[in-house]
Amino acid sequence: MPAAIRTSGLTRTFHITSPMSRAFRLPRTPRTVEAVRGIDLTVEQGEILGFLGPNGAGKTTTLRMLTTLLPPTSGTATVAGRDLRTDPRGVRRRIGYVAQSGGTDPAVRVREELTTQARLYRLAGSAAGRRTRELAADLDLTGLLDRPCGALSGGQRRRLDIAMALTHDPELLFLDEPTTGLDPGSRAEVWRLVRRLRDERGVTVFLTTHYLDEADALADRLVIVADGRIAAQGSSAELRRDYGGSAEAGLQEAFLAVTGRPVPREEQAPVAV
Ligand SMILES: Nc1ncnc2c1ncn2[C@@H]1O[C@H](COP(=O)(O)OP(=O)(O)OP(=O)(O)O)[C@@H](O)[C@H]1O
Repeated sequence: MPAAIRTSGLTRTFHITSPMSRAFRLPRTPRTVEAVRGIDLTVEQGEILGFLGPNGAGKTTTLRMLTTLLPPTSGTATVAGRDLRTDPRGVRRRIGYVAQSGGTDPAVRVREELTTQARLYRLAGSAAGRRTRELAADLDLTGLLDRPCGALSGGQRRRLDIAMALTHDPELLFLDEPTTGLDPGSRAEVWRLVRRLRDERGVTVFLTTHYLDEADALADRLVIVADGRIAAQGSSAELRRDYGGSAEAGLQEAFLAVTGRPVPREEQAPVAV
């Protein structure tokens, strides 16, 4: 079975020219930021992969490259069986992406958002309506179809974001910090949904998160990035054993040992499972 994602030497460098140098007509010496420095990564089909790291480690930049939103500076990647550089449209057809900020308009009704999304994927008339009803039933949104998106709770809105990303039945789903800002009950609801998508539909899930408890509970395998490189990878138990000092150690200890940086306390929200 081919891997869902395979990257080799994936790299992204940004060159930044200070606006001050422009304003004062100073010589332009662009600063170089090596956001991602040669990532070799394999994600198996049907796997839930947790992509972790401190602020600025390169998580979002990697995710944006893998979803075709940002071209790599160098390196290669195959995503959902398609080459990222030569067939980005093929990649986009096979993946779903839920951005951290979501993508719904507060003034628009849930039904309209889902139907518009279906039309974007070239489903016409009754087929778009049918897909809307299917997704709503599947993601427990049927009772909310006539509500404006702005009237949904945080957890309901996240469910709608995920429903929209599933419109074209993707085999691979990218979630950027899917539970940031949600209360414990809504976080648990999103976790159950992600598990169900994998268990019942075989969807591969690539998720970035700041929450170690989320990574621990949800992901089959964790990849910790630091300074644009993969610093460690394995199951939660393996990381705790190999870096945390013992199998009883918390993921916090392992994360600290790998990255040299603790996860800020406010980012470790409790959750009811
Ligand atoms: N468009 C850009 N232009 C310049 N530098 C950028 C750009 N995007 C990201 N960077 C820099 O690249 C590095 C990695 O950023 P990235 O957003 O990928 O990190 P992250 O791990 O997602 O961080 P966070 O957890 O804070 O979201 C950072 O130093 C960031 O400032």
